[in-house]
Amino acid sequence: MIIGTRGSQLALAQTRNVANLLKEQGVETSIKIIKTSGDRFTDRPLHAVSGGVGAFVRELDDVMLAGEIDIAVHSMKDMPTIRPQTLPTAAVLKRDTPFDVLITYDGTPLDELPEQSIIGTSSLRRTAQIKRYRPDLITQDLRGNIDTRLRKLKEGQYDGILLAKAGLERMGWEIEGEILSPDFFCPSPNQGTVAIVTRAGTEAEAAVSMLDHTESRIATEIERILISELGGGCTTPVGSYAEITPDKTEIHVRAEVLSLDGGEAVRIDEFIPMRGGIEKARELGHRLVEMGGRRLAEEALLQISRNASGSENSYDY
Ligand SMILES: NCc1[nH]cc(CCC(=O)O)c1CC(=O)O
Repeated sequence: MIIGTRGSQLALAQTRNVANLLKEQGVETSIKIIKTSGDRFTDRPLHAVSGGVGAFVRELDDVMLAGEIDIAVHSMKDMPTIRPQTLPTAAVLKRDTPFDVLITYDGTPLDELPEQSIIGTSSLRRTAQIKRYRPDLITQDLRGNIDTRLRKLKEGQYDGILLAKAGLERMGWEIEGEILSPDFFCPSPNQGTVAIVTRAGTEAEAAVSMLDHTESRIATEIERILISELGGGCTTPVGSYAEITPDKTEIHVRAEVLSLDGGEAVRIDEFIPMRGGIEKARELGHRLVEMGGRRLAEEALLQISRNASGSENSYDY
């Protein structure tokens, strides 16, 4: 079976891990690197690339539908909500660390950074959250793969950068960083989770489904439901995080919508029962709308579309 992947170091690390997990199940695979348009246009912010991050996923879908690959490995947070029915997510892997991490040039923690320190991130959500938490800091766009971003920090272009902790973990890099609390930095929906796509009804689907982790599948689904009513194409600053309690009877849900400048935010933070959790998450999603979440999302979308065109349907840049 052939596993298709983007060529970034992170995508390759994730894919090699899946190849190993499948090998443990007695399934031999080979890896094929697919170059996507998102990888080609690395000079512009991702929300200005047609289709946003979702474009990476769609291009791998096309290659899979054409029969060139059997399995595709994705960072689940980059997957658009609406998926082709013939390409099921056969497995959601056990989640890695879902939180963001701040890596500073000289190890200074967030609360001690001097005013006007420059923080690099290309994520609208992280930008809004950092502006909300420390309005005195300056955010600057930072694109590129994780290795590129770390190089730019080392070169002194930024005082600190924000990344998903999971990315560092998967690369096996032991880099000192400050894990940011989901109380202030609610992660992107599905951050830290790898999902595997196959064609429906194939041998690959059966093999991959052995890797599915039920709790991670539930948590990631809840996260998507919480923000599904917001509209705004979901290109807006939105966080959503569901954590199943150790006794597995409840789910701690947090979700947040911010204005682009972080000046306004609405959030929910509740425990819901595991049983009937999907319905309860839908109710909370409605509540987020009523609290002003949809207005914030639509305003953000308008502001973004004034600056860029064509982005849609992906959560985090
Ligand atoms: N938006 C790009 C992206 N997609 C997934 C990850 C990290 C790994 C993950 O969250 O699964 C990253 C990098 C980042 O946000 O720092």
